[in-house]
Amino acid sequence: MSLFERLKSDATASWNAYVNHAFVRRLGDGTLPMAAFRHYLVQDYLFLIHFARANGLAVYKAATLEEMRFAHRSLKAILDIEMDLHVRLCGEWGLTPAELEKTPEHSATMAYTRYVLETGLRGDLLDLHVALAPCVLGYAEIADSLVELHGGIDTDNPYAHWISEYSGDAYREVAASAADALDRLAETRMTGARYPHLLTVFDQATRLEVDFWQMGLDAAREG
Ligand SMILES: Cc1ncc(CO)c(N)n1
Repeated sequence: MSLFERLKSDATASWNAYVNHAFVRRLGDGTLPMAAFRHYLVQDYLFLIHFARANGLAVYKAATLEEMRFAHRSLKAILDIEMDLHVRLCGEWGLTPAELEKTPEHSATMAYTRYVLETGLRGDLLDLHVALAPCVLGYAEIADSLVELHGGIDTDNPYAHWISEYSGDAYREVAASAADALDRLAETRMTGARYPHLLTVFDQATRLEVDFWQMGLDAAREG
């Protein structure tokens, strides 16, 4: 069993709360209030800035050139590919990247991103990759299961862009190589004694993903 599969099955309650969150279900059937999605996407842009930093930290924490190249590719994928979606969609709402960057961070954004960075600063590359795993692997799984559930991408769904970005080949490749990287790191760094802490990190990061979806839904309720 891959390390990702093992962590997921030991954190089932949190994982299910994340991948089956009401935000996800309503994104999938197109009933998510646009205010919730907008709030989420702007915060997600801020999230990605710090996620890029976390991958920069992974470059620094790398012990081999292969690990360094992997972290560098992930960093580039965030800056050059994933953030483009946010810039494009936010641009349609009249928001420029400069305005996005100036938006105040919500505490859910701050909590999640700083938790990942702190975990990586305190621990080694395996701790850091376990903290990053719910993000990359979770979004790929979520988008894939939405496509499967709805038998493809409904172009009338206002969130079709989001679903197609995260279910597309480029993102699927990023996710597959993240799962691989986790297994390669585990080969040299995993011990039985480390596992309980790694599971705590994975579970905590997953619960912070749940809070991130909830932040989006709550914004629509307040607005
Ligand atoms: C909160 C969050 N988790 C995961 C991803 C996937 O990169 C994202 N963009 N945002």
